[in-house]
Amino acid sequence: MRPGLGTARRQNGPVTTAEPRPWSAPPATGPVTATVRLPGSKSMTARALILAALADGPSVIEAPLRARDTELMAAGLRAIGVEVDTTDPDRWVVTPGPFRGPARVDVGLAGTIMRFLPPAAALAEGVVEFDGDPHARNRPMGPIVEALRGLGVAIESSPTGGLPLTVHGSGLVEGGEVVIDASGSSQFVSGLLLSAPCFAKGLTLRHEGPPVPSAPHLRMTTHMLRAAGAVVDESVPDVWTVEPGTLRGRTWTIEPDLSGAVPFFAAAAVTGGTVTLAGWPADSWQPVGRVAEIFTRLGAEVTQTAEGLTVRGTGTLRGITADLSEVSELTPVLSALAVLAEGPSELRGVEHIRGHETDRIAALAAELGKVGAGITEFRDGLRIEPRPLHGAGFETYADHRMAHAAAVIGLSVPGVELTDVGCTSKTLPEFPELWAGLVAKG
Ligand SMILES: O=C(O)C1=C[C@@H](OP(=O)(O)O)[C@@H](O)[C@H](O)C1
Ligand SMILES: C=C(OP(=O)(O)O)C(=O)O
Repeated sequence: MRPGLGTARRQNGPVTTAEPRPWSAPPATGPVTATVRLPGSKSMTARALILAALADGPSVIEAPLRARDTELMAAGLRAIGVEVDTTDPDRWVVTPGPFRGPARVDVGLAGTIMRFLPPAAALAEGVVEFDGDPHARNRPMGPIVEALRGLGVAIESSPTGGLPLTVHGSGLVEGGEVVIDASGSSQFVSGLLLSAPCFAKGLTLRHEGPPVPSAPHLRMTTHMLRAAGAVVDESVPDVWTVEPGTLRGRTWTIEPDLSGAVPFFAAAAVTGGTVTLAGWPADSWQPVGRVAEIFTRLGAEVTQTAEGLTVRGTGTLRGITADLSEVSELTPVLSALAVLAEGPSELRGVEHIRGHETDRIAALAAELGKVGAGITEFRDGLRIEPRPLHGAGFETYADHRMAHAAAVIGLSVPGVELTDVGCTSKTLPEFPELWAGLVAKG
């Protein structure tokens, strides 16, 4: 078993994270300068796995992410009858088979699994049960459960509308029209759209409510659906129509994970170093423009060359005011940068991240406060005022991106002691070793 993945274990049912792995964030002794090679995007790997499982023939997933979220997704698909061969870490082969229950799926703490797999499992013949880590049961699921019911699927959820879930598949989903409030997560929309070509009548999905966050992830969903042969119309705001049709098996080449790269870019910005993400494609389905804009506003320089995507710290780290709703998963690391910046920041528009791996707004308010930052907590974000900082114990709440945030602060603040770094296995099991190696080069 690879390092990090050993942190998942089964305790009376769902996989939970095992013994905490305390970790001292290494302080930088100079500018961090490195070229990093990172595994594939979690979001693209998850979508490729679902689309491959629903396709008319085998698919190959090149350069997938191998981490807890994607390995549990592969295991979930296997449980319902799909062959997912992960023997070659750089080339996964997915051979679809008829979906069938009975099956039990462990979603871990992955939003992508708990929102993407139930609509696919509804196409199975038989019963498919879903559960996950303790906190997974707190993550919102109501809109997707209600939508599936509206589309003719028999599904039981907990009294609060979330996990554990039981999908009673009949081998067919009627599909048709459904209205949801997807302001709590773009994954409600993505999850329904990904399986929609296989619904008898396809799907017309309308969102009604406050804005749907994470627009770039919705675009990734529709791009990948079209790349697999689906007919998708998104010309009307907040309405998506997917025609019933055949998804084609194909080769997916997964881009390096941009969200996973952000802490490494942050290391360059904080230390006045230079970090290049190797293998970055000329055209990306991830929100690289938005990330470049944010780093530029922080004071760094961002360039894209044949070598990859590069962030260079200039010695200036400015506070920023930003609506992060499009890139909300970056809030923890951007908050860490705000703590180290020269002036105050306001990071808003991310109320829904209270339903992420943990309530990230509350968690950041508590932990950034512990290292000395001045924090005002809003319903939808944080105001962060830089103040003299000091080392402290930093709780990570089983949240990989809280660990990344702590690591970034630890570059400048000696004595940042993470309660657990094992949680980084969710998306990058190699994080502690990669980070330590990078910082040692500084
Ligand atoms: O579809 C996806 O792959 C994701 C969508 C976003 O979810 P939310 O819209 O719930 O923020 C993002 O934060 C998450 O990390 C990955
Ligand atoms: C929100 C995140 O994950 P998930 O896919 O579990 O929602 C994240 O990775 O920051």
